[in-house]
Amino acid sequence: MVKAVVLGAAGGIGQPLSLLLKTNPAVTELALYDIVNAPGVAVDLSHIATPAKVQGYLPPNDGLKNALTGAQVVVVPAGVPRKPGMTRDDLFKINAGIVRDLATAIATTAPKAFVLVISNPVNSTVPIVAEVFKQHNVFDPKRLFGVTTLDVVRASTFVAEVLGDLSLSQSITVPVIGGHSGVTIVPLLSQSSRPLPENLDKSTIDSLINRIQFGGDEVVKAKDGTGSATLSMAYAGAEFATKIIRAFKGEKGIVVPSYVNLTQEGGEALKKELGKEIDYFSAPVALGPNGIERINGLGAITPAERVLVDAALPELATSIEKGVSFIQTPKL
Ligand SMILES: NC(=O)C1=CN([C@@H]2O[C@H](COP(=O)(O)OP(=O)(O)OC[C@H]3O[C@@H](n4cnc5c(N)ncnc54)[C@H](O)[C@@H]3O)[C@@H](O)[C@H]2O)C=CC1
Ligand SMILES: O=C([O-])CC(=O)C(=O)O
Repeated sequence: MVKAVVLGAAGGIGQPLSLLLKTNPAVTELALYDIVNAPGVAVDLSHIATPAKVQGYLPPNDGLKNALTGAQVVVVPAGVPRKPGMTRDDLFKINAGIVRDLATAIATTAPKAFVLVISNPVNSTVPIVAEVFKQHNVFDPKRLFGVTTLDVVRASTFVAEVLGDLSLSQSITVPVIGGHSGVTIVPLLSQSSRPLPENLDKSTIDSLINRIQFGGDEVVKAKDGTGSATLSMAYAGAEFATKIIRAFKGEKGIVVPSYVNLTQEGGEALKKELGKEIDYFSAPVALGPNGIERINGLGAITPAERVLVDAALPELATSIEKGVSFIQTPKL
């Protein structure tokens, strides 16, 4: 039995993500919570002939608490998206408070659930969730995940495009590490499951890296003021949630990149490799029934990739500190 909950389920990501979770036969219960429209989305999805029982919840009558009760997996795409000209960090002002309040509800109602954070800025919202859980003495770093899967999905797609054959995209995996914004997104092209041609020129590689790092901006610009990636994010979020659920149900050998707290198995070794005392980083993590079993290291990265990692660390550290101090020293 798996109960999955989507917080922000009526939004641009929330609706298609809920649809994809409803089509996952391993999900037996699906609770959809939003401050608007969730019951309608739930009734609509409930007509789909798959096992999950779907229920929608709004804030009145303890809706959030009821949605979360008994949850194993909680996915959080609640919050505002970017408009052209904004950075993800510009969303902090609004989304930090939304994520704090939802994290408080999870910590008090479903403290053992796997929490998958999509709301931006991910580099700060994940530390916010951790700090809230720490305040409630229920923090388990193995169960908290920043969802960076869209960066991994983009890397597969854009590498396949460079190789001139989109049909390859589903079999190409590229580890993407660091964080989830601009220069903190570090694709390790040298570790692509399908090597790039050795004679590929530097400008093609540089623009490929740049496109993966700024793929979010490409969508924000194309949507022209109406939001950011929703459909590709729903696909990525469902992919990631499915892996968490498969590992929870006992499947072995699942390794996926995710933005995680480093105070756990493999974290110290990774910090040494990074050469920086940093508490969060996106790296491939090995999953098991209790969440993260081990954080993997960087592997054999090239000198050029090392430059990218070094460029990511200062911005990451600032974003982490911003999230942590939002909870530890709230402004009056
Ligand atoms: N991690 C990633 O790779 C990605 C993250 N995002 C982020 O996901 C978030 C959501 O994006 P969209 O779905 O496009 O936005 P949206 O505005 O379409 O949907 C957000 C939903 O959250 C709901 N909401 C707001 N406050 C809430 C609260 N306190 N409790 C429950 N629900 C609440 C809204 O009612 C709305 O239905 C944004 O912060 C965006 O930046 C977007 C794409 C990729
Ligand atoms: O760019 C944004 O604001 C949304 C996002 O995180 C992405 O598409 O990667």
